[in-house]
Amino acid sequence: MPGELITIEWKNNALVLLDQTLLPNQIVYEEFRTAEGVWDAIRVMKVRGAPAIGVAAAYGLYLGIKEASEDSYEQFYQELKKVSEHLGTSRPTAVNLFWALERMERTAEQNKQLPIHQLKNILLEEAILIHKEDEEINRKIGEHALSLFKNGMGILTHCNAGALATTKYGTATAPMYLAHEKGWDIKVYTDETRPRMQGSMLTALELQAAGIDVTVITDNMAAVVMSQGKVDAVIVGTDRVAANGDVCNKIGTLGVSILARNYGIPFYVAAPTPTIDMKAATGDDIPIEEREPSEVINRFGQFTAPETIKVYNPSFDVTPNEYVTAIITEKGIVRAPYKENLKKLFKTE
Ligand SMILES: CSC[C@H]1O[C@H](OP(=O)(O)O)[C@H](O)[C@@H]1O
Repeated sequence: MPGELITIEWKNNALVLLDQTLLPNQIVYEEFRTAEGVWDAIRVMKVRGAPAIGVAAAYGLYLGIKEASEDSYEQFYQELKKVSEHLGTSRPTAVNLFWALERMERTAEQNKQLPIHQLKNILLEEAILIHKEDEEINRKIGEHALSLFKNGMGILTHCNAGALATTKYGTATAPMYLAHEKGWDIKVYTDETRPRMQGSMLTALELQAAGIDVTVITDNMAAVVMSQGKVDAVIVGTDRVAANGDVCNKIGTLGVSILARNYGIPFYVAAPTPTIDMKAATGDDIPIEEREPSEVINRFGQFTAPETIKVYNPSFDVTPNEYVTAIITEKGIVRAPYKENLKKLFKTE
C-alpha cells in the first residue's frame, strides 16, 4: 500500500475523494466541483461510512451554493435549501448526512446579516471545521475504547468503521490503531461483510497497511471463531443510534450481536455523537436503505443467482439496545439504561 490513504481532502477549491469502489485493487482519487457530483459519489459509495458521508455532504453543499445568487439572502437561502434537500436524498440511513446539512443550514441562518459573498466563505469554513472535528472525535473514541481493551486480545469487527469511513483513525478501528501505537499485540478478525464486502475490501486493507494483525473471515465464520475463543470483544461502528440505544449498522451486525451474546462476548458500538439521533425514539424510527439487487447476485460481474431472481438487499439492520454492552462516544462510555444516559450527552447543548 503506497502511502497513507486519504479518504477526503479539500484541495484547490474542490473536494477530492478516494474512490472506495476501486479498493483494494486500485487507488484512484477523484475531484468533485459540483453538488451533483458529490450526490453521486455518496450514492454509489465512492465515499461511504457515516462520518465521511457527513463531511462530504458539507463540502457538497458549499460546492452547490458557491456560485449562487447574491441578490438577496432570501434568494440565496432558498437555493441553499434546495441543494441541501437534494444532497439529503443520496442515502437515507446515516444520520451524519442530515446532521452535517442541518449544521450548514444553521450556519447560514446565524450569519444572515453578512454580505452573501462573506456568508459563502463562512460556509466553507464550517465544512472544513466539520472535517477537522471528525478526526478529534475519532481519536477520543479510541482513547475511551482502549480502556476496555487489553494487550493480546482478539477483536472481531464488521464492515468498515475505519479511517476509510471517516477522516482518520475511524471509530471502531480507532482503539485498534491506538493499541498498535502502544505496541499491544491485538488480533483483529474482520467479517468480509457481504454484499458490499467493506470488511475484506476496506478494513483488511487499512489495518494491514498499518501493520495490525488482521484476518478476513466470511460472515458465516463469525460463530466458529467466537466458539474457538478467538474473540474477546466485538466492536462495530454505527450509522445511527436511536435515543433508546438501539443501534443501526451494516447488515449482519444484528447477527454478530446475537452470536456475541450467546458466547458471553462484550459487544461495543463506537458512536460519534453526531451519529446519535435523539429524534429517533427507537430503532423502528430509523430508515433502512435498500440497494440494488445486483449488489447481491452480480457483485463482481458474474451472476451468482438466476438473473431474474427476487432479491432482498437491506443495507443495514438494527441491533436492540439490550444486546449492546456499551456505546463508546468521544464524550465517554455510555452504558444502559441508554435512554437516560444518552440524553446526558446532550444536556449542556
Ligand atoms: C464509522 S462508519 C459507520 C458505518 O457506515 C458503514 O456503512 P456504508 O459502508 O454502507 O456507508 C457501516 O455501516 C459502518 O459501520
